[in-house]
Amino acid sequence: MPVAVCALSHSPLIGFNHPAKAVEERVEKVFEHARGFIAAFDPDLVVLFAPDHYNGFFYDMMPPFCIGTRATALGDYDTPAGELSVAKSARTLAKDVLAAGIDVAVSERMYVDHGFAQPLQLLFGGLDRVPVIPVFINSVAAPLCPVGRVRQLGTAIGHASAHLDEQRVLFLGSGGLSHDPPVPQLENATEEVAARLIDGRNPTPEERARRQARVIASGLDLAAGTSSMQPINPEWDQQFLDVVSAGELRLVDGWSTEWFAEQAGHSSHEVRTWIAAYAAMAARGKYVMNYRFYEPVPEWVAGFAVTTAVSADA
Ligand SMILES: O=C(O)/C=C/c1cccc(O)c1O
Ligand SMILES: [Fe+2]
Repeated sequence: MPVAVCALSHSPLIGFNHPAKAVEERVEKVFEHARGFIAAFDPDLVVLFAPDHYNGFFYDMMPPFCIGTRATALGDYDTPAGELSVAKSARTLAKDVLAAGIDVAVSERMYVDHGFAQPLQLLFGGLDRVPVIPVFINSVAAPLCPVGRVRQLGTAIGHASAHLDEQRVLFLGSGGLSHDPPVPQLENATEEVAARLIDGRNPTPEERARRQARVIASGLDLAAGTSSMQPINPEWDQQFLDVVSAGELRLVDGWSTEWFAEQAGHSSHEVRTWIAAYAAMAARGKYVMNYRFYEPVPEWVAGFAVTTAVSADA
């Protein structure tokens, strides 16, 4: 039963902020390559690991992980809104992952944002083009679980995927790498912001527009060198890619959440989605990373990477 990985950064600023034309052209070619890889692999199931940014998950009930047995995208930053085509096997997967000792939450009404919607749009052309199991991994709302638990989640999902009816499973990771966009934190938040982080569902169109305008402007500031935001850290990003490429995933167990934030910004925790995707792949056997692209793109507030991997014996 063949398996494959595609892991990529997302940025809701793609299409809003424009880096140099050559950069946009390079990235479009990279997306074309990823689309070609996925089309050739022809998955009958995508297990999509992604974070949320206080659009679907809030502090009134913040699980470290959640498998959606149904899911709806909210359509932030002009990403598509609507139902994902969640595979029936999502329930079986959740049951098997729990049986393996990983305390994953389950949602029959999971709301997801650009973290899930953007890769589905860019790689498949829409939210409902392929059966998907959406797996939320908390990557912004402190306290975060130890990163080793994310690796174990990925491992459990990888093992469980071998027993599903679907034969060709693509593990898709969405997030990272180093970046520090202005996503608020509960610690030291004003009362008004804290209320939004605890239960900020259904913002008015004006509230959403204000938030998005602020983040879009932050990308332009970062590119112009006028930002107080933590810069992208290409060295850290390449080292992370080296670890994943070498299959040395157990190394992540020694990485603290503080170290991530210091080195690579608060949103670098989004590489948790990569760790889960690659750990799932590793659970199915040795893999080879057969494609690796990286470029820092400050306009998109992104250490921007796209990788794919196949089984070593494929
Ligand atoms: O949720 C937001 O408002 C912004 C999110 C963001 C910005 C830049 C890069 C990312 O990976 C993001 O998720
Ligand atoms: Fe993000």
